[in-house]
Amino acid sequence: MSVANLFFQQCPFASVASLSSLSPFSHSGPSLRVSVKFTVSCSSLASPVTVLDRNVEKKVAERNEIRLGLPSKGRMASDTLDLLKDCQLSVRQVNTRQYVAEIPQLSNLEVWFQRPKDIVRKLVSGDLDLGIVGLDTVTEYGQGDEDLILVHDALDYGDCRLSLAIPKYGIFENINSLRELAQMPQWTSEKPLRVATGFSYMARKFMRENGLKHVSFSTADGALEAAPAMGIADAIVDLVSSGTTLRENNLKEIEGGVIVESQAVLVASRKSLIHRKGVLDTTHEILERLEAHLRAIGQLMVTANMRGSSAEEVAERLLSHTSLSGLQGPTISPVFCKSDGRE
Ligand SMILES: Nc1ncnc2c1ncn2[C@@H]1O[C@H](COP(=O)(O)OP(=O)(O)OP(=O)(O)O)[C@@H](O)[C@H]1O
Ligand SMILES: O=P(O)(O)OC[C@H]1O[C@H](OP(=O)(O)OP(=O)(O)O)[C@H](O)[C@@H]1O
Repeated sequence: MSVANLFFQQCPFASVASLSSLSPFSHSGPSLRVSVKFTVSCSSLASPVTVLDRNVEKKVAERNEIRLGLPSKGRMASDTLDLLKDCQLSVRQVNTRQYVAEIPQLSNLEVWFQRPKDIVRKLVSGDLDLGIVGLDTVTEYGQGDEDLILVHDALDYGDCRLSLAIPKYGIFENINSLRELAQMPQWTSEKPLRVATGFSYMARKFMRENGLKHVSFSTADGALEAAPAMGIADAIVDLVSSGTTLRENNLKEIEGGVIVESQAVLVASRKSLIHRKGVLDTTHEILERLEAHLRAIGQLMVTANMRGSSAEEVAERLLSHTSLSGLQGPTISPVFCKSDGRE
């Protein structure tokens, strides 16, 4: 059985863990007062799990504490802390220049703040057990290492895509798909398509798999969109979210040119899950909280008092309104008045 399947067997996810809104209402009528609870569901979040499977036996370092890597700065940093806070997992950091912190709700766990790419590297080397980063980063720096397991692959923030983009002008003016790009006669072994990217592993793999034979790569740490205009590259492979940077640099995405759709994910080291004491339970705990929080987005639980002659009559009235009847129907319980002990 895979480790991820084991998680799901052990973890029947909580349905609704947080109450987003309380909205009492009343109804005047016969004597009985009952409290009515019902849930209204607007959306739920699927969470498929991907298991990268190969038997890699690596030494688990000699330490007892469990280590979770979180982005130290950049786009993912504050959203990651916000997500954990929403899951009632508060990260306690003594000061912002300190790279280690704790989450009081998770015993024996150390949080290490690291750059996203280093989180992936340290998961692979066994210096971290768990991490939260973008899927793009795991794929690029994990390079298919099957010790990395995506425990949750849709944390619902950090959305972007890794895309191939080309100029809107010149020889690319009428090129609108990857197939058309691959078929351009210009690319030869002497004069390959020059691609600038910070994602060489994924870009190379993508080009190979899509039949672009004559390609050369250059790399840079930022402002890649300037490379075509500077004459350094013909195309770029970079992250896109709003598309503004591409537009402002006269570049366009093309059909079939998306390499990966990314968002924040929770990653674990397989060897840690299997060999390090407590990692499986801690992962289970984090996963349950994440799932409960993500599933609760868009769901409401409403508690209200209603008058009625019986619980059945109140239920009937509620069930006749589809917008009030909730997922499975209302939960109804009697209210016992303090003054005379009557319902
Ligand atoms: N428009 C975007 N551009 C870049 N990254 C984005 C964007 N939208 C979401 N992301 C996510 O944020 C992550 C990058 O964050 P950021 O660039 O701040 O950190 P970084 O990896 O440390 O970058 P660098 O080391 O290049 O400074 C990406 O890996 C991606 O998952
Ligand atoms: O589609 P958009 O919303 O315009 O976002 C895409 C841009 O954001 C990122 O750059 P970032 O701002 O991180 O700066 P960088 O170029 O220094 O990496 C990415 O590398 C793109 O350049």
